[in-house]
Amino acid sequence: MSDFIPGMIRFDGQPCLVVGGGKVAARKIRKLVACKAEITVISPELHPDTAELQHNFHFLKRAFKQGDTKGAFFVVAASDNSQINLDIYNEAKHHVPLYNIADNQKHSNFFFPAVMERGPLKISVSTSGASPIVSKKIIVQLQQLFSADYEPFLETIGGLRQQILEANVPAEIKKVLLNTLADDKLLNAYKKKDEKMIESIISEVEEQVTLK
Ligand SMILES: C[C@@]1(CC(=O)O)c2cc3[nH]c(cc4nc(cc5[nH]c(cc(n2)[C@H]1CCC(=O)O)[C@@](C)(CC(=O)O)[C@@H]5CCC(=O)O)C(CC(=O)O)=C4CCC(=O)O)c(CCC(=O)O)c3CC(=O)O
Ligand SMILES: NC(=O)C1=CN([C@@H]2O[C@H](COP(=O)(O)OP(=O)(O)OC[C@H]3O[C@@H](n4cnc5c(N)ncnc54)[C@H](O)[C@@H]3O)[C@@H](O)[C@H]2O)C=CC1
Repeated sequence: MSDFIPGMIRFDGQPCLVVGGGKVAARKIRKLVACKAEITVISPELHPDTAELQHNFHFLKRAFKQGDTKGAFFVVAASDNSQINLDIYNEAKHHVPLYNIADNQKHSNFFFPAVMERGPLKISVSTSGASPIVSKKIIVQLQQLFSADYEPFLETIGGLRQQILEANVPAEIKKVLLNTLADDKLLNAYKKKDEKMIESIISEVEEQVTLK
């Protein structure tokens, strides 16, 4: 039994509020910047890690006050004052869809997992709060398991998959083609940087897609 559903949330353009400008805030802001969230940071001070991201967020140089969470889609309470973080939680829980209270997981309905990315491939790891350090270590193991070749491999597949789905060919052929793309043969060609093999697999698929 678990209280969580791991998921992918689209954050682009969503109003997000981060309270606090320390090291933890910087780590969370970096992730929000990467997914193009509309970020506001409220903090009397900015740590250098947060200050270096400043051109990516609206900055209100002051302490949190009641009403600040209004209109936010996501709130991160990352001040070093547990009472302030509790006040943020007590306000956010009534009307903010998602909130992360950095010093109190029981008060959070959103956790940041540790993440490994290879372009479109995103592997996220959570220990449900048991040990963020273990999550970080598992990510390092995954980085060794999934080489950088996954990025061009998946980008190629992604483009071809759209062509296949839109093509005027029978469903059975689409199924075969989608399986061909996902096959280890293409991945291994990327791993070996075998351009000729990559080209040949791609053009084989493209030819079939254009068949009427
Ligand atoms: C529940 C969760 C909620 C959330 O923050 O989303 C949470 C909560 C808390 N973390 C605490 C401490 C630390 N967190 C880290 C590191 C990370 N924490 C992250 C996620 C999460 N942390 C979520 C669960 C993730 C999971 O289930 O595995 C990572 C994975 C992702 C990220 O932060 O983006 C990132 C590593 C990845 C990276 O660096 O990429 C380190 C180590 C370090 O800083 O190197 C320490 C110090 C060591 C220690 O305490 O173990 C404390 C105590 C605070 C206090 O002392 O008061 C709480 C509060 C509590 O447990 O109640
Ligand atoms: N969830 C996580 O991943 C982790 C959470 N933590 C917790 O996160 C919190 C922040 O940790 P750090 O960034 O290391 O602390 P920090 O001391 O570097 O930063 C705290 C920030 O909060 C700001 N602040 C203080 N009072 C405020 C107020 N009233 N309104 C707005 N901002 C205010 C300060 O100006 C400062 O910028 C702590 O409670 C810590 O226990 C710590 C490690 C990891």
